[in-house]
Amino acid sequence: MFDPPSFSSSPLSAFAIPPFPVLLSSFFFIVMTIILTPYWSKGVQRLKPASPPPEKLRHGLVPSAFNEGVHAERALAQLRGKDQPLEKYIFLSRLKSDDPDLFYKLCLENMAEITPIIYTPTVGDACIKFSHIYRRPEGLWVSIKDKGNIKNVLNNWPRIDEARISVVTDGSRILGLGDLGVNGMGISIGKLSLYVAGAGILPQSTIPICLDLGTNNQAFLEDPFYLGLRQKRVSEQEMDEFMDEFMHEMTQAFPKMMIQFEDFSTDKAFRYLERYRRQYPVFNDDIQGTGAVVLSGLMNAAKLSSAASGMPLNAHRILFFGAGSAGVGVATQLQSFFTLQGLSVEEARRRIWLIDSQGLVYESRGRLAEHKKYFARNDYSGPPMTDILDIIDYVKPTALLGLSTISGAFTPEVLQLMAAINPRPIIFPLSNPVRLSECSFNDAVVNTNGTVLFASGSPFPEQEFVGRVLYPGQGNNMYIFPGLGLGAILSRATQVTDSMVEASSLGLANSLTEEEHAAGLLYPRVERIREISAHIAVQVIRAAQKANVTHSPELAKMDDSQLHALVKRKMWNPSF
Ligand SMILES: NC(=O)C1=CN([C@@H]2O[C@H](COP(=O)(O)OP(=O)(O)OC[C@H]3O[C@@H](n4cnc5c(N)ncnc54)[C@H](OP(=O)(O)O)[C@@H]3O)[C@@H](O)[C@H]2O)C=CC1
Ligand SMILES: CC(=O)C(=O)O
Ligand SMILES: [Mg+2]
Repeated sequence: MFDPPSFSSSPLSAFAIPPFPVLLSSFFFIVMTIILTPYWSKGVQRLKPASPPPEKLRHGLVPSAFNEGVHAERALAQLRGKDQPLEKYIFLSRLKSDDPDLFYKLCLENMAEITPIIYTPTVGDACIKFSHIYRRPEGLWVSIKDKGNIKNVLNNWPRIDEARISVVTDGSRILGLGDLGVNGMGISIGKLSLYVAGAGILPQSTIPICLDLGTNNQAFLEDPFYLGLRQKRVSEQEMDEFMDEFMHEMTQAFPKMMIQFEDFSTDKAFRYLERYRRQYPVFNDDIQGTGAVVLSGLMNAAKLSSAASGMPLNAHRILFFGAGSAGVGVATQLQSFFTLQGLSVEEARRRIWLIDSQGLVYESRGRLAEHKKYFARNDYSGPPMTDILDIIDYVKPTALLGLSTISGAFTPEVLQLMAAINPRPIIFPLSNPVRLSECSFNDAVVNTNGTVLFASGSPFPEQEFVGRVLYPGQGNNMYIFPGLGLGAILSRATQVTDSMVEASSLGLANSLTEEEHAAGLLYPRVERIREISAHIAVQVIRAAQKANVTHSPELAKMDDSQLHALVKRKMWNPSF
């Protein structure tokens, strides 16, 4: 060991003239102190002592010419070098676990390119193959075998105090792909990546959850790689008991948690939303998030169509092709909005027609599933009307919405008929993923002579038509849930009320810029998702305050601009 160097050991050394290097450094120190004192006193960030470099940048642990900016470009080049969307998905999934900052930086800077990989359509393929491409654990798995012991499973989550948002699926209806059992975990993961990228939710405060209650997917039950229980889905009663315990334990383990139900098959989607929505902060994305996003797109489409027809939104006639959780969820949201626009509840209900797999839904048709009864027509009692062309001819809809999972259902004849009865037909093929879309953007443009007002669930490329570029909208609940969730957790909402969902929809509708309006867009550009989410979150917080379901008195004292600034400050940003 060695002693620290000393200039002199003499007791008089303090008074001796120091050597030249010491004089020079003292002079330098005094000059720098005089120059920098005002900055220090103002606490200027860049003059604070630097924090130690992150582990990944410590000297010797990275190559000498390593540079973060170039590395981000390198990662993007690696991504683009992959041919298959699923390979890109696997690459990004790996990147997210190795280097979340870089993953989210790439997402934020390339939203339009990366969203279709981590979300629809590619996430659909990833879910189908989830048990085959599985690499490492991500998220929380709770199975029917854990019944009676769910508390202990939840308590195994490593960052229990930080948990704020969870997306929970039972895998029983993933996108339009049917029962995918525990492979549905991919959808919880994908939605939460969008929460982080789109609304700046802290990555470590998100928990993807997949409930394993069996699967009725026979091919999966026979697949040796399948990651779930080898049994058929449990009975309704057994699932209800499981869900009651799960929801109770979730709020015990994670008291600040907001829960998003995702891709439960339709009967369960309605049942569990109704069962828990007044007890816990929970919403169903397929029913409510979809309702909100479609209402928003329709409001903007109605403005554009009224330039040609002069028709207000509440005079529109909306025909739904598909009467499941999404179709009925959207119908409910539209009906509620029509009443705000001055229609009576009955008048609003009569603006809506549903088609299911048996054709037009009407009361005297026979036994109807519970969720279809409210919108069943009582003004038709003839023989079943099963042909979509006949139904369009009968209803004369101004808007045709597809939430059916039936690829290509909006044939050229359907599109041409819609164009024949409307100067600007509103056509939204909303089924996911893209291969289940009721029609493509190109078909819609060509068969309506470019007059269509279009939004689809999964993205389509823009089209050139007679020298103009036409842009498809993406009517996907991904525009809603990040901002809705952010607003709910910041306000510490005890419930997600209808008014909060509606506020998210109106917030989205009025967030288009002049440029976006001028380009004929129905939804804002996805690159602005953070801005949109902040705007939506403010509206959601205000609605939660009005509904008296918040635990955040300090937010109530802020004006809108202070609240908006706070929401933006709370957003996490990758530190790459
Ligand atoms: N864009 C977005 O943001 C969202 C899109 N979706 C998409 O919507 C689709 C439907 O979801 P969801 O409502 O939960 O699913 P469901 O399975 O509950 O609903 C499908 C509906 O389509 C009907 N249908 C099936 N086949 C036909 C047919 N040949 N002709 C007419 N109708 C038919 C069904 O009829 P029946 O009732 O008789 O079985 C049912 O009413 C999915 O593809 C999903 O990805 C969902 C949520 C959000
Ligand atoms: C987008 C979505 O939630 C769905 O297709 O189910
Ligand atoms: Mg969904």
